[in-house]
Amino acid sequence: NHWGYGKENGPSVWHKNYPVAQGNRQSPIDIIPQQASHDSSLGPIVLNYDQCTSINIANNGHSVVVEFDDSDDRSVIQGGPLDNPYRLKQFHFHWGGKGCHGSEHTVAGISYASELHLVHWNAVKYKTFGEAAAAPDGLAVLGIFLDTGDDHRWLHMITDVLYMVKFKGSVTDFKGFNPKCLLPSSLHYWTYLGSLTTPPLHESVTWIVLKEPIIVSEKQLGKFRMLQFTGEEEDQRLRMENNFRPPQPLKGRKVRSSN
Ligand SMILES: C[C@@H](NC(=O)c1ccc(Cl)c(S(N)(=O)=O)c1)c1ccccc1O
Ligand SMILES: [Zn+2]
Repeated sequence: NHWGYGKENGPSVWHKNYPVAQGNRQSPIDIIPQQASHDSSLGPIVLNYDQCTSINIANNGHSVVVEFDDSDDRSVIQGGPLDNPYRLKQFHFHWGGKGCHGSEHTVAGISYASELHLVHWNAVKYKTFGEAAAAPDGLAVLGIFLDTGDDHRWLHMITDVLYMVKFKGSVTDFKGFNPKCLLPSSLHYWTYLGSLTTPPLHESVTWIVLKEPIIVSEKQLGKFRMLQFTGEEEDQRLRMENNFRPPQPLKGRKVRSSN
């Protein structure tokens, strides 16, 4: 049976089909700020998203994903721990159930309500996203925590269309969205070498996790929870929530902190 986030197919059994789940650089992790080493050689993160071209928004049965045209270096992340620019491919979210937590990374044991992942790939060294996703320096993911409070002034652009991708396998046009509007004011970050947090769990990700969360309302988060893991034709109606992997062993890795 296909992997998921349920009792029978969830994170605790992914290792059966994906043995790398028990590898030495798995994600997410619990980030302990006091144990992160401050590295003054770590420059700032630079995001060039202004020419970015979102294409569509889809329900892939695991999360809601906004895909981008990555046929050129239109929208890239660079700087920080990265040796070259990485191209934006997609972004998606992980979230919890009613009121409970749903981030993947935790900070000194504390989890947030949700976590946004902006997935980029090393198009300088690799020809395709798939090839990069299997290479140790192939991907760079910008992780942004979502905390609850007031409405986020731009997140409604996404939550307003979620009803159109309620069921697994649904997709709808979603053009002209610039994810720069989802960034917090500070780009201070923690960085470490890790993996995809979903199968196939390749150990190919340079993680860049922003310290400052963005604030979204419980109402906006609730709209994510009306999505379904299941397809329209399936008789089982499984509400899409708690689609997060818990923190994995650090296995001696160093977490570095920008200033
Ligand atoms: C759920 C979705 N996963 C990704 O697309 C994904 C890709 C790269 C990264 Cl780096 C991450 S993550 N969470 O580490 O940022 C997630 C998925 C996985 C497998 C098959 C279909 C499918 O849709
Ligand atoms: Zn993710």
